[in-house]
Amino acid sequence: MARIGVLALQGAFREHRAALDRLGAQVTEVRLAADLDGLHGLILPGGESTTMARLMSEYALWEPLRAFHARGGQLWGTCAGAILLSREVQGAPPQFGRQDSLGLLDVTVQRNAFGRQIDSFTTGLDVRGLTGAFPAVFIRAPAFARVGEGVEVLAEYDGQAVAVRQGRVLATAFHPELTGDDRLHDLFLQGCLTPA
Ligand SMILES: NC(=O)CC[C@H](N)C(=O)O
Repeated sequence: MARIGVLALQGAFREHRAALDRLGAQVTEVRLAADLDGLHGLILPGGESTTMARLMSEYALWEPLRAFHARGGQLWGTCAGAILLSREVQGAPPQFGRQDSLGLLDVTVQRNAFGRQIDSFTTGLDVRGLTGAFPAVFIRAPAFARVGEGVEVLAEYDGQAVAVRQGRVLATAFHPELTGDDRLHDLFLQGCLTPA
């Protein structure tokens, strides 16, 4: 059985937890470095990336998360979680300066690439590895504006990459945990149970 953590500092972690529960995974809410012990994979949920980054500093999680990746852990970031995984972040308000990120995914991510909260939308998306359109919920979603050589684009919307994978790191600009369609969670779980 896959043991999966959900970073539970802020944002939509309960919804991810519910999807993983439906699929029969063993789920841990991660707030401290020690919570990562023994996990196969970790989901970084959507929410507000600057707030989450601040809490990650307060809980001293930056290095433990990088170490989790280095020792073979699988990571999946959705929306704000995808921003946190990226190498470079654009679109943070100038007063905040450069936005910290984990740098585990060789992309430049553009925050709020599809407009404000009021511009939120759902669309049927073709995602590589899935059969049939996936209902993708975009809420102040980012886009992967630059995609590095080793990064595979799994889905595009309006000419922009919105789902990517690099080795053990998966990132989606949209929110699969809000749809009741658990196929992407299932794909992630399969990856967690397959040795890299
Ligand atoms: N739904 C979301 O996770 C939005 C992300 C948010 N726009 C950010 O930059 O952090």
